[in-house]
Amino acid sequence: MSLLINGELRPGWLEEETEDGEFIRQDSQFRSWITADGAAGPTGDSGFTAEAGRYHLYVCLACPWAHRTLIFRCLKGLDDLISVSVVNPFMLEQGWSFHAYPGSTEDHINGFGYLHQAYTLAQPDYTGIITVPVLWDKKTQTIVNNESSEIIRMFNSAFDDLTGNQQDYYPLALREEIDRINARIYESVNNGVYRSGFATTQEAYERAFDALFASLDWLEDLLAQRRYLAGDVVTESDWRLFTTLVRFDAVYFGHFKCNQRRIVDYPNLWAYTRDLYQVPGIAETVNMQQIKTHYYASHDSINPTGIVPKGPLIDFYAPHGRG
Ligand SMILES: N[C@@H](CCC(=O)N[C@@H](CS)C(=O)NCC(=O)O)C(=O)O
Repeated sequence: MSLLINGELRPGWLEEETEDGEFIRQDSQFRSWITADGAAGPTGDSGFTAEAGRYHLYVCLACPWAHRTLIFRCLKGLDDLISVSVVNPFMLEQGWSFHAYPGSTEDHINGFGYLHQAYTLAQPDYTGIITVPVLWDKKTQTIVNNESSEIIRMFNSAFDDLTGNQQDYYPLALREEIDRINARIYESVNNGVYRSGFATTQEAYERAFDALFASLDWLEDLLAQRRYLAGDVVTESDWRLFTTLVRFDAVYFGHFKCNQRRIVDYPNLWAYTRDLYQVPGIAETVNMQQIKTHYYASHDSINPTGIVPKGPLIDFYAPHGRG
């Protein structure tokens, strides 16, 4: 594990915790937006015009946040416009690396051995953790944005004129509902599994655990009434939830001690997970081997032996019956 302090690599974790052992996620620091005309987005600088071949994504296939961006790249037909490099799933002394590993790649753009080199090229005095995903601008040699929730919003609309893909996962009429659902899911599910797994006191763990399973019960009921979270159409909220659900039984249930129930024990949530998994192109974004290896082999405070479990067997291709 490592982080950068004024551009210098240091060992250790910068993940903070409260006095009673609760895990706190750091805010992402690069917050500019790619837009159709290069105008500034809600935050950051202007000048990042949507162009074919200009931008590059650095991802880890194990990371649920990076996974969102790969899903949107696929759904919005951006594969030929935005290139990708995949880090090695082991997050060790110098953080994310491009060491060879099945399903990972070299850094095709900058030839870096480690992702921290992208951070210090973008900002030589960067202080913070080195996270994926990173959206890189080849033209100005900088990081546009390293916040997945914003990268998927850009991918949702900024390139529409170039691709002709007008599919909208954040439609105006549903934004309030999507924002409301996202807020609860982020807090108690997407980040909730980490709050459970990285808690350092019993109380903090139980608080995260209880909130997580209360939300999964709420989602189970919601999905009895609706095919998707916001109604009849797939939206951003579904994809944000999906990347946690697809990892749940293989990783969060055991490694993060989220073990009240598995996703396969919830009839609606489980069928819904399969429904999304079976959307064309999505299965190819899920690499279960890298997912398990990353978590079980990178968090030595939780799993000191680094042994990666062989199971469970999960059939994401079973018919979902939600049509
Ligand atoms: N807010 C960020 C979070 C990204 C994040 O935490 N990624 C993890 C991998 S799952 C990471 O790179 N962690 C590096 C570290 O903790 O040092 C986002 O959603 O883009």
